[in-house]
Amino acid sequence: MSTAWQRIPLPGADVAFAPAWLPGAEADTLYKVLLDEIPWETHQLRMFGRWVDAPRRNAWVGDEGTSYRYSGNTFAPRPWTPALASLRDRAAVACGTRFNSVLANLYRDGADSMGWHSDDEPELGAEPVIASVSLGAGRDFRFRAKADDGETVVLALTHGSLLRMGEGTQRLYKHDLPKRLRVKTPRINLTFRWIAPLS
Ligand SMILES: O=C(O)CCC(=O)C(=O)O
Ligand SMILES: [Fe+2]
Repeated sequence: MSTAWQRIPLPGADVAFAPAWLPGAEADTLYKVLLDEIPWETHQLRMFGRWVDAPRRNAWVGDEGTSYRYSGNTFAPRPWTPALASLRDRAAVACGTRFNSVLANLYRDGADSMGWHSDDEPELGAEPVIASVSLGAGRDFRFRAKADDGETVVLALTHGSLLRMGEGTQRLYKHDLPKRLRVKTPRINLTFRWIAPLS
């Protein structure tokens, strides 16, 4: 495991990338285990007043009480699997924080995607630290400032990599995962989060 961080130059945001975070053989095994072990489902999104299938598969996993509201839905958490719990703890150490939930994303091929958004729901708190682990096919991930139509920063998220999105990232920037039709194989992404229990 190599947490050699590269800083991503985004003014006002603390973003760092560790491309070879997981050793290759371990990343290969985790990819297979998680593909099999995570209870993948198709979530529905509210789009222009209609419910549509999200262009990917998902699972919301977390501690009890970490319900997550997202795009017109409320998800109750699925329980931690052994592989996810172990990865959560290692990502927390690497990122210097704690996590109690993870949104797992499965992009079946390059036609699956995620649109522009910030992870800025109230239950994530004002300045969340989010850890994003990538397994499988490499995909481009993009940042764009919310304030203006400034340049888009593209980051290639590789097999076994860890992206740490810290202070300022969600407040100042949006991100997306665009379609890449030349990609023919799946990618798993895990975004570990801390959800404040709402009282
Ligand atoms: O798949 C990715 O790398 C991005 C996922 C993401 O932005 C999210 O789950 O909020
Ligand atoms: Fe996100």
